[in-house]
Amino acid sequence: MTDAARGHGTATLYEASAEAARACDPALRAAWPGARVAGPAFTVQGVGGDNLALHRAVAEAPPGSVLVADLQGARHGHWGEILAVAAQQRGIRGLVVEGGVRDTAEQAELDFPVFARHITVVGTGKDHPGRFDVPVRVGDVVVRPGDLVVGDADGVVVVPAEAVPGTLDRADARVLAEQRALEAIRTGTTTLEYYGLPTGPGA
Ligand SMILES: O=C([O-])CC(=O)C(=O)O
Ligand SMILES: [Mg+2]
Repeated sequence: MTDAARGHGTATLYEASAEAARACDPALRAAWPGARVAGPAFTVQGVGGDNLALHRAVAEAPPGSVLVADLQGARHGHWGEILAVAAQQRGIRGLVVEGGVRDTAEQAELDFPVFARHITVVGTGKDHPGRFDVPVRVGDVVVRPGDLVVGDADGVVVVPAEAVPGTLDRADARVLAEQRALEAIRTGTTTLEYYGLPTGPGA
């Protein structure tokens, strides 16, 4: 399956979205270096400190989706190697969680992308089933089922489903424009010249 964001990075998508995209709190970040995810959100409303909702979500979410879970920022390791392997078996692309995760070295080895507020060893209960396919809040952003969720080294961006086609087309154009800028800069043009920026105080 092709990359749901055409390979574009979060910064490009954010800028190209014409203010439709929302940037998650920067404290919500990749749990291991190099993690990247892009796909439609499968939303999970759970209870902090309990991960039954995540175990259920892995069994319910459609292949190609990204789990987006609100666990209220709880400092528990709600997700780890076992759930990552289970998710990969079901074709789930990754996890964005308002809460904590663990087993991050193992998940890097698996190449399973995870974005979380905390990394912590503390375990969880398995009592609350949670709810799926409802709007959830992660990183101070409301995510609706089917919104495009993209995470990379710069953070997590959410593009509302209806804004995705226009955002991706403008992102393509933006990358071409930046390639032209980089060519000029590499041959000695200053960024001030290229962008026509003022050159000094009072200019
Ligand atoms: O205990 C859990 O369910 C979370 C975890 O560490 C794993 O998935 O490996
Ligand atoms: Mg574990």
